[in-house]
Formats: sequence, C-alpha cells, structure tokens
Amino acid sequence: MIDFLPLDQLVAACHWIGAKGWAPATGGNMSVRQDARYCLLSESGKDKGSLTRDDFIQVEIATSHVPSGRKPSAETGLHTLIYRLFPEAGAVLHTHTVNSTVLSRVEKGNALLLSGYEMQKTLAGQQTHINTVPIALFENHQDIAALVSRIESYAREQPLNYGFLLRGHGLTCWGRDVSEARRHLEGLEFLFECELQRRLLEAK
Ligand SMILES: CSCCC(=O)C(=O)COP(=O)(O)O
Ligand SMILES: [Zn+2]
Repeated sequence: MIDFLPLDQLVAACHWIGAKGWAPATGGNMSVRQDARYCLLSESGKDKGSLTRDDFIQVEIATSHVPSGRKPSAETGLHTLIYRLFPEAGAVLHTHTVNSTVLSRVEKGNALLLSGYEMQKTLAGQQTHINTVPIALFENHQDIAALVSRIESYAREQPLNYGFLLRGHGLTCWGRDVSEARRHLEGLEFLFECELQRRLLEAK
C-alpha cells in the first residue's frame, strides 16, 4: 500500500488506543475506507496496539470478500455494514474498554441515554448538553452474521449515530475520517466513565 495517508493515521490511532489500554490482549479491531468499494481492516488475533501498515487487509465493502485470502478481523461484517449504511463513514474503531464492557451490562435497555454532559458536544452535530443522545445497545452474539442482520434492521428503522455498544463486549464507533472517529471514541469513552461513576454514586 503506497502513500495512503489515512492508513498512517489509522495505525497511529491504533497505537494511541493500545497506550490507553482500550484494546487489551488481542481485543478490538480498526478499519479505514479506501474508496467506495474497499476498506482496509486489521488482521484477526493481533495486538492492536502494535499494528503496522502491513497488518491491514483489503476487504470488499459490499461482500466482505478478501481478495488476498488473508484473515481480517472476526468482526469484519460489522465494519463493512457500517461502510454500507453510511457512505460518509471513513473509519471505524472497535474497542474493549472496562467502562463500555461494564456499563453495557449494567444498562438493561436497548440504548444508553447520555444527557446533561458538556462533552456530548464532542459528537458531530451536538451543540448542547441539554440533548439526549442515545447510543444503541445490542446483545452480544458470537454469530457475526446474526449481529449484522440485527443492527442492519435497527438502522433501517431508526437513527444509528456515532456508534453502538455490544453488551459485555465493547464499543464500535465511526467518523467521517480517522480524526473524527478518534474524537467520537474519546468523547464516548469519557461519557461512559462519567455515566458509570454517576450510577455508582447515585446508587449509594
Ligand atoms: C480476545 S477478543 C475476542 C474477539 C473480539 O471481540 C475482538 O474484538 C478481536 O477480534 P479480531 O478477530 O479482530 O482480532
Ligand atoms: Zn470485539
């Protein structure tokens, strides 16, 4: 892959995620859109905090077909779904943080509602803390095709913005480019930590 700046930006984002401890062991996966037809996805089973350009594999967005025959993320179907649903999405980041893992189990509903936080304004288009921002929450599933179908039906019925949580698993979020995906990840992670602490304190 010659001179594709977004891939360098994605590799830097992966190192940042690793340094934050947001992709422990081999958890997490990351991708960037190459063009309308292809994306580049992290190889399955690697430590995502120490990926290099060579650890990204070309995947066809329409079919999840891998021309090279290499093995991209086990969660490839979720990335290609996002690129199909949102033609403006340029990068997808999936992390396994303690906050997203625990909060997605504590919250029993099908969305985590964020309201009253100034940091909601880190999310594209949000201009006030007054709004309620729902982050969709789906049951985790080992059958990625089943998960893709569930999320796809959801997105056809109602807005699916910024990212979604998989219960007991983690966050998948996206942005127009790597920079916006990073901002959404950092903003949401901050909001999850606040929400978890608020719930802990208010329960006492
Ligand atoms: C040990 S993490 C379990 C798989 C997972 O949820 C994940 O994010 C990493 O899978 P990949 O195939 O992308 O390495
Ligand atoms: Zn995962």
